[in-house]
Amino acid sequence: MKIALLGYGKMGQMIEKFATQRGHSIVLKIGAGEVFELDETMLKDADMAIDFSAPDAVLKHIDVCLNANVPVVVGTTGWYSQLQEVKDKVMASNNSLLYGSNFSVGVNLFFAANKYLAKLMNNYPVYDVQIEEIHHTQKLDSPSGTAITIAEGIIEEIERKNEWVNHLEDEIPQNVVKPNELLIQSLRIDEVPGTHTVIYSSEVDEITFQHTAHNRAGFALGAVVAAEWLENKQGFYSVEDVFNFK
Ligand SMILES: NC(=O)C1=CN([C@@H]2O[C@H](COP(=O)(O)OP(=O)(O)OC[C@H]3O[C@@H](n4cnc5c(N)ncnc54)[C@H](OP(=O)(O)O)[C@@H]3O)[C@@H](O)[C@H]2O)C=CC1
Ligand SMILES: O=C(O)C1=N[C@H](C(=O)O)C[C@H](O)C1
Repeated sequence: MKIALLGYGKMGQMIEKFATQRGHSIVLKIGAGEVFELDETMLKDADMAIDFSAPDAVLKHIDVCLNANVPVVVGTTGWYSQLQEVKDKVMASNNSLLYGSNFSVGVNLFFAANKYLAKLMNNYPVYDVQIEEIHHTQKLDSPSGTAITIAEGIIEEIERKNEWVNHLEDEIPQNVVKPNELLIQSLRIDEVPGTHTVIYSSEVDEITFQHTAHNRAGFALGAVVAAEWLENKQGFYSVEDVFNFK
């Protein structure tokens, strides 16, 4: 495939490495040096776009891809409040888009296991649950997209929780989180690639369930695999459709 990389930072550069190893070529890099503003003509040679840019750039990138009829894999996080609107546009344009808060195999296994554990925990109200996510200090969005997906999995299964709330580590006043709320605590530390922990605690014990990314390779390889999966498909998809752990 001829791939346009929308965003050529930490992720874009690693995706280039895996994509070329797997026989694809990179025909455009947005965010590399002076090339910053995407328009439709720039996508004329691309079979596929992969967006790992920034929350304030991604929606425009998606619009340009749809107008140019170029399928797009979206790894950028921080835009999910617009998800339904984007889905409607994709369906109306008969185009294709696949998004995911996290493309690594490990995290997608974690998502599936998280839902199973939450289903068991629904019957044990003595346990409260919270999520902690730790990322590098350059991260722009909070909570992480991955933490939002984990929270949605828990809220789907545990009747006593119906919305998530986000606080940074050092701004959680006592008793501010209501019983129906699922706390996502965000910490920003040095170069951490991404650590997500689900903590169930009762008066007598605690269960912690954790995924730690050692580096970004799993995310990058997963994004290329997702692009290969999306080729020749039409519609609106998520990374769950690629892994399909049921
Ligand atoms: N779904 C997943 O599996 C993963 C998702 N992510 C998400 O991917 C995104 C990118 O992460 P990462 O690579 O670490 O970030 P970086 O900051 O390292 O790279 C971002 C890239 O996007 C470019 N960019 C920023 N703003 C704009 C803009 N307005 N228009 C065009 N290009 C822009 C930057 O250019 P410049 O350097 O010139 O500013 C840079 O090339 C984040 O949203 C992150 O949360 C990250 C890892 C895994
Ligand atoms: O910004 C990052 O780095 C990451 N972002 C994604 C997220 O918001 O969940 C995925 C991964 O955790 C790394």
